[in-house]
Amino acid sequence: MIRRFFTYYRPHRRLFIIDFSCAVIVAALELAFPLAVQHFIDTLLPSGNWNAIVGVSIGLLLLYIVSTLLQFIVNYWGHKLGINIETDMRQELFQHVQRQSFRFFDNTKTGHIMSRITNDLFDLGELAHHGPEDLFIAVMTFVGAFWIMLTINVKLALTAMIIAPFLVWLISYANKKMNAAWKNMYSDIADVNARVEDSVAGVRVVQSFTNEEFEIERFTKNNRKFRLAKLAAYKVMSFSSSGMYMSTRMMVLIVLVYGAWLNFTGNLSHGEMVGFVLYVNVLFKPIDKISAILELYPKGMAGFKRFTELMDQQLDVVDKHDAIEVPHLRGDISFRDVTFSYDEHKPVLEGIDLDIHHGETVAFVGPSGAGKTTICSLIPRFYDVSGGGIYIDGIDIRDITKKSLRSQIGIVQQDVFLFTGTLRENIAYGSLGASQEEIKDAAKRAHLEDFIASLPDGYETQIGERGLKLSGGQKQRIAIARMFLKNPPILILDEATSALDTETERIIQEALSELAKDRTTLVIAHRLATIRNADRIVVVTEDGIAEEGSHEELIEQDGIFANLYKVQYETSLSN
Ligand SMILES: Nc1ncnc2c1ncn2[C@@H]1O[C@H](COP(=O)(O)OP(=O)(O)OP(=O)(O)O)[C@@H](O)[C@H]1O
Repeated sequence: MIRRFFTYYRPHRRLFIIDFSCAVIVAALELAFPLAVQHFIDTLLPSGNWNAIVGVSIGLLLLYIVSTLLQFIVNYWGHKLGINIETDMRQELFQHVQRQSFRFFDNTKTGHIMSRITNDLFDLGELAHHGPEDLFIAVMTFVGAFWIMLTINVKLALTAMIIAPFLVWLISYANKKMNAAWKNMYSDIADVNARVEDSVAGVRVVQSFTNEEFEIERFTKNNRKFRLAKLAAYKVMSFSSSGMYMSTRMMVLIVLVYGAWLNFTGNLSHGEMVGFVLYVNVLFKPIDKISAILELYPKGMAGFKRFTELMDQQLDVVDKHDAIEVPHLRGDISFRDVTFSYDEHKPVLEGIDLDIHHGETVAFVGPSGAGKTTICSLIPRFYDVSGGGIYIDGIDIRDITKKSLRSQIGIVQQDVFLFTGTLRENIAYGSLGASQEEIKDAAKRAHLEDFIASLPDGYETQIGERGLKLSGGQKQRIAIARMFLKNPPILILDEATSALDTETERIIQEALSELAKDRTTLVIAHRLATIRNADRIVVVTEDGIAEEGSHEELIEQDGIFANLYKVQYETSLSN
């Protein structure tokens, strides 16, 4: 894990070397100052040489200035290094999440993903900056100070170290406890995020059921759990920092008492005594640093572990190494003995054989949950088939790059997702490089022109989050305009016209009919009246494809479709 962490330093090697070298020089200077003070007291003071005192003081002043400048570099460039690494990791994680398949998003809460990309990485930057640098300097200062203390007085130095075993125990105990505590904290804040995301995204459902109190209660539970996890972490942290404080003060006390004794007995000069006490103070710094790392390391590493967990998540729909680009598909689609299941236990589709010809409009109907949407999701490889194969123009879709396959399939869903931005940007999402003229043409063909003309800002009108300011019909027409821009040979319309009033539906049907011209079109429909003109209707049931044929043929067959049609027709009459 640590080795993997260090690989993130590679692109910032230069920054690391500058920061690290400056930090080492600062630490070395820290070690030199007490020696100068000892020399001051033991040699310069008794000599009464004022010029030498002024000379040494100027020397010290210069060293302080150099040290201050170096500290600035360490602080600024060191943090820059940390921020760079944190940003790289965030970037890498976002790219990895973007490449994940639908299956990943089916199984992962949005709030958890958000948490990993934001919160979890906050402490990593600090760890990246302070971790290796502080640890190295702490060890170097500790060893250096202790070595100098040994040269001043061996007995006193060894006695001062009596508390060392306690310190070692404290460090390892706190490290273990804090690892667990921060891990819990991160997973609990991810739950809090998931809860917020759920209740904000679903606020209309919450309020329509007047379940605000229930949501608040659920949030309170998560929030309290997070509070307890954070408190537990701080409890261990407080225990360890108090323990550190106590042990370092004990060290001073031991040095003062034993040092005084050695001084009385003529084994330690005044200067050595002062120098020694100063070195004990130098020794505190690495101990303090280790205590800080002790806080930072488990925190950062808990975040890094969560980062690697997500980074190691296998991508399950990937391009083969020899996948081909297919810039112009005709749109002949064949399903050959296709089997598919979302999880291993329950197959949703079994033995599906189906041929859809270029330019044909095929409608899928059947009971809810039969697998109509699933069949259509397999064509753009949102999921890969578990058995059999799907071929477009005779090529297995697993042999085609995802990018070129998907760039030739357009999907209009009932729930149209609009991005925060302008109307123009939202239409242009269908083809990012589209010109203003092309956008206007697409809007016209999607029957959006009059609506856009009625807006004061026209194409530059801002659309609120998820397009809340637009009606369902307007959103659908934006989705259709996107498709005109994208201009794919294969089109999937997923219940695109349900939940609309008759007039809007007529306008959208017109736009869709134009869109479907010369394209292979798959329509998933519930209202059978809307698919009368389909070239073929495929009836999907839980047992697979039950019937196939034109509207008239299926009515004549008097099977499942004819029954469904009768029920819907009678219901619409009775309404
Ligand atoms: N992402 C998913 N993960 C696991 N199971 C799923 C997922 N999506 C659908 N299913 C299951 O697969 C089966 C087929 O669902 P699908 O959405 O394809 O049916 P459908 O015929 O389109 O239904 P509807 O007409 O209600 O939209 C259902 O039993 C459903 O519970």
